[in-house]
Amino acid sequence: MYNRYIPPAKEQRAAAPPPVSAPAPAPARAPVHPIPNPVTYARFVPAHAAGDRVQRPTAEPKRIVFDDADFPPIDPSKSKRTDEELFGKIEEKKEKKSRSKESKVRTKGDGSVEGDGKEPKPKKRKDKTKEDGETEVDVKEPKPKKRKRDATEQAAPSGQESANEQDAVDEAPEPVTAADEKPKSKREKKKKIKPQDSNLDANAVDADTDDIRKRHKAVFAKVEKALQSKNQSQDANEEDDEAEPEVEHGLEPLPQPEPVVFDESKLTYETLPPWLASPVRVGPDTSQAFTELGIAPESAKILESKGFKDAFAVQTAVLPLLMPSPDRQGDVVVAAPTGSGKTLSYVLPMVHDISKGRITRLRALIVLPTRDLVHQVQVAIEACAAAFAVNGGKRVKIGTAMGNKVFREEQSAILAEEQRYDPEGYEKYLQKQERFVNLQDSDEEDDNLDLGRSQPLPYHVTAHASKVDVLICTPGRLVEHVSKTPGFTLDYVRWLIVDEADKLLGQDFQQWLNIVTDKLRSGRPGARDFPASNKTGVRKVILSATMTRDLSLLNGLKLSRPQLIVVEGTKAGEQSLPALLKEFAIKVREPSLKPLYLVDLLHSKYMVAVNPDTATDGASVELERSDSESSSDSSSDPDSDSDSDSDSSATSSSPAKQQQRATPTPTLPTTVLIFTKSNEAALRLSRLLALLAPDLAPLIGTLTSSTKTSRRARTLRAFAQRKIRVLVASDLVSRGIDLLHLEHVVNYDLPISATSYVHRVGRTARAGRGGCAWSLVEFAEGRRFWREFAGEGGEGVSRIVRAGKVERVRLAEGEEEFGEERVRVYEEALGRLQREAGEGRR
Ligand SMILES: Nc1ncnc2c1ncn2[C@@H]1O[C@H](COP(=O)(O)OP(=O)(O)OP(=O)(O)O)[C@@H](O)[C@H]1O
Repeated sequence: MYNRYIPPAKEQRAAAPPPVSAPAPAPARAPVHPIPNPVTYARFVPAHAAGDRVQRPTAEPKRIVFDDADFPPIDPSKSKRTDEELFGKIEEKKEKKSRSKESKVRTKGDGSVEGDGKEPKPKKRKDKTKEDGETEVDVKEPKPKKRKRDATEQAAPSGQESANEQDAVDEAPEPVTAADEKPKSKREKKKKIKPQDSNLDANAVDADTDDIRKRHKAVFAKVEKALQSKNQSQDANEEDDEAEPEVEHGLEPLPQPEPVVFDESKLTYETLPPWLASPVRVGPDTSQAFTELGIAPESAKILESKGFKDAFAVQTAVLPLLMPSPDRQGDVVVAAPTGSGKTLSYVLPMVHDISKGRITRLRALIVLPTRDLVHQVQVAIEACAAAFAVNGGKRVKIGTAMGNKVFREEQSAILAEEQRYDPEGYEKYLQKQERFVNLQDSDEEDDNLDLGRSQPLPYHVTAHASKVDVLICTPGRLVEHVSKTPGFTLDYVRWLIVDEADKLLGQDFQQWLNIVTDKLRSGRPGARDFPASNKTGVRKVILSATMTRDLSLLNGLKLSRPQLIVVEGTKAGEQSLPALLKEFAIKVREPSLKPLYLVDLLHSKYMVAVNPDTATDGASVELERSDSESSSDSSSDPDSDSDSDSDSSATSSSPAKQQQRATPTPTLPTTVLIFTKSNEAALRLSRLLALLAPDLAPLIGTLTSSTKTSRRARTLRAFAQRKIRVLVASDLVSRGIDLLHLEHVVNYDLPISATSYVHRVGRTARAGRGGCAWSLVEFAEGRRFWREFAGEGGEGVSRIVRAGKVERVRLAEGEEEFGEERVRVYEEALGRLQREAGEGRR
């Protein structure tokens, strides 16, 4: 095996003189330990660096190194290459001969026997090698050889000629380029030369030499030529070496991709459709006379008499969009704070439009989430209906569908049946009737089989006619009428109002929206024409104080060219509180005594009238029970809630009743709405309050979703009359309810969300009046309250927009010390509550 080739240092190569100065000795260097084609290392030369000068191979495979024994002896006579290899040996012989002659001359001089040519060859070669350091460098250095090849390639023209020339160049410097074949020549040489050394005479050798010289003269010439090329190549490579750092390393900057420019601008609502992203904004203090907004003076006068003198901000923005106009008209979405007057903003244009018609047909649907709101809106529309029933205007008829009556009653209230002579229609009716009987005997069903509510007279048909122009309803009951009430049609409806929309869209309510919007899409031609304008179709008005920006919810409404109206201060996506609302937080250090904190608040200096008109309302209230709170009433009402309980419990024999009688006239110069987390909590707290604060007991009422509707209405009426001044409620009334002159809202239990907080505290500070909101905050709730509701503890935590800040309030110094006596009374009251609950269950 051969030694691994180690290339010399660059400086050494540079220092080495060009081998062209000693062309002849090169073959003689063959005995030097031969180096087969060494492992060559790929040098990366970028294409552009190589240019048109040198086409370098970018990589060469590692050569396989063979052992001498791997090669069979080659017959020189059959191989041109062998002859050529022999050329080196012959040249060596020639040289030896000439030296021999010199030696003979020298022998003659110094008496040495060297001139016989019998001196061992290795020694002679060794001496030669030592003498010729130049050659040694040449042999060991592979790079020049490589470069010679490169230079040759460069010099070669092209095609076959070039290839031939390349062959010649490769073969010529045999000791280097044909190193792998060298061992064969060596053996042959030994074979041939040995007899020469021993047997052949000088003449025979000369004859051979001349013969071979002739044959290889051309080859020798090529060797010279190749060595010259090698010299040139080396020069060229030296130039390359100088340029090496630039060219060979290929470290010039690679083409880089364009740097990514990150968008650091803040996210906006531009992903929303333009109508949502760019709402129509209106200042909260904007006000305008109704007459300027298209309301007839006569109507405006009546409105004024009912307390509506000028239009509120939201009304000034919405009315022009909804009143009859030849301009572009589309659907309207309204986001305005609680108590800002959203109801009137749609009621006025709607009633104005319907009053222009003659025939009573179902023209408007108003969908609301609770019965209390249905009732409240009914009252508002009644007031406006009167205002537009002037100058020959139609008095708009209003109906409700909220499930507070049996279904048939509700059907009769909204739809009239009349007999019309129609023999053909009667025949069809009989066929239907027959099919109906057949269906009852089979498993078949036919939902379209509508026989009507009553049997028609012979040769007559039952026709249905709407009794109302406007139907105010809860979604579930509306769906029932659409699917089950014969003759109930939405074909003539041209107003769809969805109030408290985020609530209604967020819940399924029997898929009401899909069912209703489907029905509103079809209709008879001309049935939805607006009499006072050239428009046709359904106007949709969607409202909430906490309007959703959730497109997936809004899409269900199938709005047409909508516009969003925002009362300024209500930033997009945020919930705004009334400007005159003041908020307070009271820390509850001992949650188990929380009812005592409430009692202290109700008795505190803070429970005063907020608005001037209520301040004159007398500081004391007569100890008078409202009709709604009579015990007889509650006993007859199985669904009655505990406000009656609290009152009925004050029987003549009970100590509470005795205490109540002994208590001086209660003083509560204001009204309070207390929110609890559930119906049950409201009932319990109401009763507990009555026990802990007997002076307030006659003023306490309860409002829960389990309370019978009629009873709820009575309680609200009593509250409006200030007969009840403390109303304990669950979240039932947190939305939309307009409690006249309510001044204080107390969050006894914190609401479940910021939206719920906005609706709860929005029961006060309505319609430009002042109001206060109080929150009892337990230690464990502190973090959530201040972040989620009060908006403290970091920017963007709360989405609630408010004029001021939530203030921390201490009810009294040492408030946490309620005293043993008070705690004992409290525990007694709890015990009593438990007993009453047990009795109630039995
Ligand atoms: N132009 C007006 N002039 C005087 N009072 C008005 C006017 N418009 C509305 N109001 C009164 O303002 C109060 C609040 O109105 P409304 O109930 O419509 O508020 P809202 O915006 O619907 O509130 P919520 O979001 O809580 O339902 C009502 O008592 C209503 O009678």
